[in-house]
Amino acid sequence: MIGHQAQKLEELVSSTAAKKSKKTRFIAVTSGKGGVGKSTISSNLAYVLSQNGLNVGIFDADIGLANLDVMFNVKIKKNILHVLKGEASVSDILIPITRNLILIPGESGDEILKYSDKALFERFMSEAEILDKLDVMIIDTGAGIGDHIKMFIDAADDVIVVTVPDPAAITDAYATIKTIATFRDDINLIMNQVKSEKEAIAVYEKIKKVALANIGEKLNIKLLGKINSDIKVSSSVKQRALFSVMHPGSIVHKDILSIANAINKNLERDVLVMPSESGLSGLFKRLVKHF
Ligand SMILES: Nc1ncnc2c1ncn2[C@@H]1O[C@H](COP(=O)(O)OP(=O)(O)OP(=O)(O)O)[C@@H](O)[C@H]1O
Repeated sequence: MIGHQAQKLEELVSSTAAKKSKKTRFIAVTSGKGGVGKSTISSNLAYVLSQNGLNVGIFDADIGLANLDVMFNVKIKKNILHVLKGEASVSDILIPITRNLILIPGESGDEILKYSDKALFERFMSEAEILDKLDVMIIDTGAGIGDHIKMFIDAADDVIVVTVPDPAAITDAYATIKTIATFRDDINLIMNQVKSEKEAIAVYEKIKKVALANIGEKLNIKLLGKINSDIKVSSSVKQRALFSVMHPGSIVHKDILSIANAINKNLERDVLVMPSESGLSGLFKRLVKHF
């Protein structure tokens, strides 16, 4: 049974890879603790990347606690749960946010937990060709490190761990990094709600030092960027608007822009370096390992 599923997925990989000319970059955004700004960052980052001219998808994979519809102030009729139940196709549930940004809505109730992770992947991925035109797909995972989150993180091209500089959040971020390090060496960090770049670098250096000493020298933890603590962020969230739209002159918008630029640079470099392993076909290949 497992072999058959793997074979089906492999067939899907080769047919999708053959048809595809463009590579989609999958970026998983995760955190140790909840409430550190993962969804706020994912949504503003997706928006800014799309404004840079990229075709962007954002997948609300925060199973059971999906809230990106609130971030983008859109009404959702059907979501990933309907796809899992066979009541909708992936294309039925896509919500256009801007001309080149689409939301793939998640489920905020707990019914989705009845469906196995395997079913989620099979049904979703079997229709994922529709997402071929995307340059980037941001996957907003839940907090913590449950099995489905691990699968997303393992399969993604890049993983971003978001944390804030309070000790409890740092401890949880470190625990998440330790788990991720059991299956991948490259981890990006975003320090959210800091007072300054200096504070972000100081916390990052501390995490890196402990991680290298205890997890291993092979681990490559990079500071992707920081976002200042700013009331404009929380007030935008309350108004169901993106701070990058509401406050384009703010430091926090500049912070997101510089994170988007760093991602853009990675996109250009890695597409040149290893085209066969990036994008949708690469994601499929990595997912196949789990079946
Ligand atoms: N840089 C910031 N400055 C001020 N407030 C912020 C900042 N980033 C996030 N917040 C606030 O923190 C709260 C939590 O943010 P968000 O919902 O994005 O976190 P999360 O990690 O996605 O949470 P969950 O795990 O529950 O999905 C929100 O009210 C948001 O406005």
